[in-house]
Amino acid sequence: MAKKRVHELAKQYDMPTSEVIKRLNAAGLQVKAAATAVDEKLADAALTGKPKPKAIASNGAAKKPAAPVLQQRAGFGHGTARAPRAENLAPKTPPKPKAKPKPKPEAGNGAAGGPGSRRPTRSSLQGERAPGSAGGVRRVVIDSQAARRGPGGPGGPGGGPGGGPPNRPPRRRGGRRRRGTYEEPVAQDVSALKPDLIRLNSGSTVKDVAEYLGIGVPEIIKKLMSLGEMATLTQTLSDDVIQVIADEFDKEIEIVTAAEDANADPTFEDADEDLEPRPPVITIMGHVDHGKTSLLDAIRQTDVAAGEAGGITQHIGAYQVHQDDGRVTTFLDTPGHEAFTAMRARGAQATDIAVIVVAADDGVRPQTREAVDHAKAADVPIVVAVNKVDKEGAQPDRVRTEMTQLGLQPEEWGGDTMFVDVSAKTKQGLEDLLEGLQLTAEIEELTANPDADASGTVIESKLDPGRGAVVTVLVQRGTLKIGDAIVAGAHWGRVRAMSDYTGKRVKTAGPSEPVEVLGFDTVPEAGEFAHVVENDRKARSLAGERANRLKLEQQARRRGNKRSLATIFDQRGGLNELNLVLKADVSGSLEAFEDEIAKLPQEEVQVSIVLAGVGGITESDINLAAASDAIVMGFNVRPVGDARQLADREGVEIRNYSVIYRAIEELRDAMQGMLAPETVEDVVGNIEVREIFRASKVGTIAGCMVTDGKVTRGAKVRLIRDGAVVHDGEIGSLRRFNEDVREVLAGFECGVVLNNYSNVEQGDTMEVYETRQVERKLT
Ligand SMILES: Nc1nc2c(ncn2[C@@H]2O[C@H](COP(=O)(O)OP(=O)(O)OP(=O)(O)O)[C@@H](O)[C@H]2O)c(=O)[nH]1
Repeated sequence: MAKKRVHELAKQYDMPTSEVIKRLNAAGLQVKAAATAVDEKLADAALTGKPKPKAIASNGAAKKPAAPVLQQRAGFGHGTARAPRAENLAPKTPPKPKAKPKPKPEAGNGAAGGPGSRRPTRSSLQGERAPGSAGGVRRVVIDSQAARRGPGGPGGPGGGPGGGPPNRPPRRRGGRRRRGTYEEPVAQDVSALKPDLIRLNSGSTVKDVAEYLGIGVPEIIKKLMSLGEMATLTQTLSDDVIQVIADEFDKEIEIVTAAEDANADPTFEDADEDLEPRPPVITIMGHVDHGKTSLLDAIRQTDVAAGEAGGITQHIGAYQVHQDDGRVTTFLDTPGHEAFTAMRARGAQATDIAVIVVAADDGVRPQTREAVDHAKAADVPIVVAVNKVDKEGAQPDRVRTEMTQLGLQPEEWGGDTMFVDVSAKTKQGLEDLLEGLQLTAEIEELTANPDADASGTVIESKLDPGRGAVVTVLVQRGTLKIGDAIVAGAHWGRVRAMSDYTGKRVKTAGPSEPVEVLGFDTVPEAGEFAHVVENDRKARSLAGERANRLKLEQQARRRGNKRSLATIFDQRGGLNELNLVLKADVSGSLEAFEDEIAKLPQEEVQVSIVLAGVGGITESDINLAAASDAIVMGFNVRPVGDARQLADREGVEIRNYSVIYRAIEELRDAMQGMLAPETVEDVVGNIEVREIFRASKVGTIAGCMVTDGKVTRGAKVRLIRDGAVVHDGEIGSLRRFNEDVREVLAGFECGVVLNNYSNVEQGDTMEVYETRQVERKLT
């Protein structure tokens, strides 16, 4: 009896999986998951409305419900004998996946880019015939120098802006790098869609801007002067200023940073026959305390390979689990704290499948929602692990209902999302979860070309005093080898040594393998795209070029923060500035730190990060902080060498933190302290003018009745006539029966003389008020 899985049927009949499940269930087939295998003929009848084959039609009764596929295939069904894995779980040799259709250029994506959206970045892509590759297969290499030149654009100065039209394909949602599917980069040419768009590097100089906008340098300088900015020919300009100038000259520009160029998806073209299945890369996300760490730990213990080796101590922020049928799953560790949102989001980008952990005794919580958003934004399939089902009060169905409200409907309820009940404590359901992940991976047809030059993503990096830069790279395409020349952003190296997640030395690392790499010259940022190039020279020059651009960008940013924001946008007047030198132990924390700072309201107090780096607080950090009047904030790092003494001498404040929120709280307080206090007004009384007396010495005396509150000498008053305020001033003298008094209360009469105002009339009223200064809160 030929069987087909639900997801295959969905493809075959061009129907959503949920619809297929619904129809099959309606026909009595009791389907629970996308991977459930059903009889082909029965399915055909159910999906096309043809008469049912005999098995069902004869008595109209549904067949005995099939066990859910996880149970059926892996032998987890109630009372089901565990079936031999080899024949039940997957074909021994997984079929080669069919090539996916090449996507059409996403015009909208590439061109307009609304406010805040990232326009596609590009680097020049030159087709080369890959040595030894099948005829007609093109390998695409990145040559960012050519990109900077760009067709038609003027040859930019070293590190200058790119000239011609961008030809990088639009970034796919979530930046997933699976396999190259773009054919002709030119097809994505943004200039074809927006012919007037000019691409400029962030950190461009006055000369660059003039050249690329096609406007004379004197005109640009004149314009800058009119905006209050004195600039020389070679001075770098901040993005804000470049944008203002472009607007002034009515030019449409796109400002691209070095990081964007370096991290933009590369274009690789792999022939279908070169693609091989690869392990899925999984990220576990979820609310604090819902059991992410416990689950990762529990899953780690199911690693048979590590088990044979006598258990492992995990060395890097990722590990692999080898199931006893030989299949492998890669897990990325992501910290659970909210401040690490940025890392988690990136985790999802290097990720094929996101597992969202929800505690069955707690249900959906804020970070669950956030995790779902990240996974959706990264366009990765989601598997929900309903954890802690061992606990009393566990309500797995409540979790399902709540997740449905977030748009994740369980397969067993006719939706598309796989839910697996697990307990990290008792290990219940872990095999089901691994199984489910592998099934999801099968549906995704995850493949990569293992024979290409390696490329991947930096997962974590740190500076080790003994070993130098220690960088964990998740290989996503090709095979990384000892001796390879590698570039990641502005950092390069020659792979000197590699070790796997168990700490074992390895010579190669293939697709979906996380490895710790030694040999980088400096520490790249987590999330940076790493790729192997022909040789050291190329690697060094690419990295150097990016470093140059970053330096110019930083210069421009500093200028922008210090001057242009204060002058060009001087409507902000009275702008205060808080300068910071940030140091953290790992790049992920640093980035989370920066992201949190960026979230602080900076309308009145501007936080400028003059330096953000990984590693201990050094003397040069202190010198920089002293020169820029900055505070040094360290996250999990301490002053090294004589940095502390130097800070004391220079009067530089060093603040150390181990929890990001604490640092942010203090920063908020500091910013609050820099806010000008607010003047608050309290009305303390009202008086009515009943009579007017003129006295030659003191002028007009208003004979008044205090109608409520009180009036005091020297108080502020607003004189109101016919509902309008005619004067706002002060009481000069306050008398009762010709006696000067300090205060008169409600119900009493008094004589009032206003300072510098004599035009008081009978029937006027006065509102007596006091002002006080209150500290402002950052809103
Ligand atoms: N009974 C029970 N307790 C669990 C289970 N999983 C985790 N816990 C407990 O729940 C608590 C939180 O678990 P963690 O693994 O630290 O949760 P987390 O989501 O990693 O937490 P953060 O790292 O703070 O985000 C710990 O006390 C665990 O022992 C489970 O399946 N059953």
